[in-house]
Amino acid sequence: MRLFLYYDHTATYIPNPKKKSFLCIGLDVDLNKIPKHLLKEEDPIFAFNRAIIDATHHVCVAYKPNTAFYEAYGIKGWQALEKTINYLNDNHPEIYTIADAKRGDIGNTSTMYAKAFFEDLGFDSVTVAPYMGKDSVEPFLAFKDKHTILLALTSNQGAFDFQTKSVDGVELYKQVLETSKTWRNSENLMYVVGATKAEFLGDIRKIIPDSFLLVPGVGAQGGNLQEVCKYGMNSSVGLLINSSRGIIYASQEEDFAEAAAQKAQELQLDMSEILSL
Ligand SMILES: O=c1ccn([C@@H]2O[C@H](COP(=O)(O)O)[C@@H](O)[C@H]2O)c(=O)[nH]1
Repeated sequence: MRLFLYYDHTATYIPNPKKKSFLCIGLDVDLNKIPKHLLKEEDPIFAFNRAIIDATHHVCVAYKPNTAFYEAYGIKGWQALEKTINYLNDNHPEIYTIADAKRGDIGNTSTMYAKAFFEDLGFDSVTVAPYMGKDSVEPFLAFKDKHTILLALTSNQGAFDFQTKSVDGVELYKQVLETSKTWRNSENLMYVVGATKAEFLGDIRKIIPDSFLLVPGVGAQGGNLQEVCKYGMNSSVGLLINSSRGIIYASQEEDFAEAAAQKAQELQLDMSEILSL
């Protein structure tokens, strides 16, 4: 029998027979896309997120705000991000949170990025780019009970520019997976693999059979849930499947939260079916 998972804040995934979900909802808030009536609110971004969270928390196990959508609105955007993570941690502490920030820099700078997302904001995890190497990632890994989600094979077309190119006969994304396993505190690593790259998951699982994968690209980018699960699922599920636009912009009218809940539930029902196979 497959395990049904949720995150329990002791940095382990444990079975949850109730949710039957491994859905992550992306909170990528664009003021040009949210319902017009929300623009009258004092903080439209937070008002939107709160409504989406209230309507969908029962069918998902994680939320992933992409920080670009908050940074674009300056200090107000950052405040909305802070209110959103506080709302999640206060009201749904069992739900896993991901700051999709794609950081990584020289060591002392990475430490400050890690403090920003793990200590100040209180996220469970942050996405990090691997290409500055070990000393740029280990400062994130040093944080106990937090996860660093390393970009391995991304969902976009540009992934083929570098990530799949061979260096010394081995594709770069495979080198990222192999090498990162040797880093200090590598047990705190998870990896991003795009849903649009499902056919690579068999090879990826040979290198990292047990790691959790964050898989964006289902929905608006056309990735297929069943394909991802066929090649990427392991005995503890091992997948967090993200959809952002496909859920949160299901409607731009007053019924936006109900419409988002409907879309999220459709994905969750597909997941429930896959888990029962
Ligand atoms: O390889 C990657 C890494 C990150 N993303 C991010 O995930 C979401 C996807 O949003 P959709 O609206 O469901 O397409 C977004 O925040 C991306 O920046 C990704 O798509 N691919």
